[in-house]
Amino acid sequence: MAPTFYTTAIMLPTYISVPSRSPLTTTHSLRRFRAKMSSETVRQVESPTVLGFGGVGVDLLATVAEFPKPDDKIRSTSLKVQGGGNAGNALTCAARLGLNARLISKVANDAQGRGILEELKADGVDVSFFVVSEEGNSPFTYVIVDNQTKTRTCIHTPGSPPMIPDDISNSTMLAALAGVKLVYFDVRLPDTALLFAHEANRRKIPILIDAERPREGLDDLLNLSDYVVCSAKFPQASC
Ligand SMILES: Nc1ncnc2c1ncn2[C@@H]1O[C@H](COP(=O)(O)OP(=O)(O)O)[C@@H](O)[C@H]1O
Ligand SMILES: O=P(O)(O)OC[C@@]1(O)O[C@H](CO)[C@@H](O)[C@@H]1O
Repeated sequence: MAPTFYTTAIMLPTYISVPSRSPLTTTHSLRRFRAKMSSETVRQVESPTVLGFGGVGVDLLATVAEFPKPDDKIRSTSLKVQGGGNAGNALTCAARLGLNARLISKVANDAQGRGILEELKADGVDVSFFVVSEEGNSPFTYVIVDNQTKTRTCIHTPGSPPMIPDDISNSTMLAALAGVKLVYFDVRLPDTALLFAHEANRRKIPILIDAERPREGLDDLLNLSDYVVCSAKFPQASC
């Protein structure tokens, strides 16, 4: 079956905001705790499980009034350090929408990697199938958010050592796919992603691809996919 294509109309996504913590009275705290308990119970019992496979990282986001020229020295209007990566963002979104979100990626056991895992866990994303390398570095991205042109420019340093198929045993892959109703790929870590896609296909689990732009492994994954989302420019460029 040919996959269904969905095109994102805008370049910058709208983020779902989560209310920041505020001081609460004991009664309020208790009520909030009970509400949280019951929504988590509902999520575990009723919500479908979505498995994501792909990129995570730490984003260092500097917002600027105007994009700098080479060798300029400018000041940011704000700075944020937070989890990013396409699959990380997508699965965080799924968890915040109430789905059971399970994510597979690779980080190193460094401060960034530990931070990435903690942030995902705090959002309710299941990270128990992550590969954590004792050596190397976790993925990291400088992001310049330009308020004038409304663009985000990313300078990405991939994680090292990269994910390889041997990082995940067959039994782990089968356990990660158990009970999954949809698998999402952002087309990063393509060799291992393809193994998951073939297994998902064998089990008739629908596959959703974010085809941001042409990259290694995209065609193979597209051949196995049921649904595709892509940037506004990508399908035009490939026609
Ligand atoms: N409008 C925005 N305001 C602030 N930060 C943004 C905005 N758009 C994107 N970003 C940041 O840039 C990163 C990369 O953006 P994008 O490529 O759109 O996301 P993704 O990695 O989910 O495909 C995001 O993880 C986010 O931290
Ligand atoms: O270099 P790639 O693999 O294309 O993209 C990596 C990356 O820059 O892309 C995301 C934005 O889409 C960032 O969150 C991430 O760090």
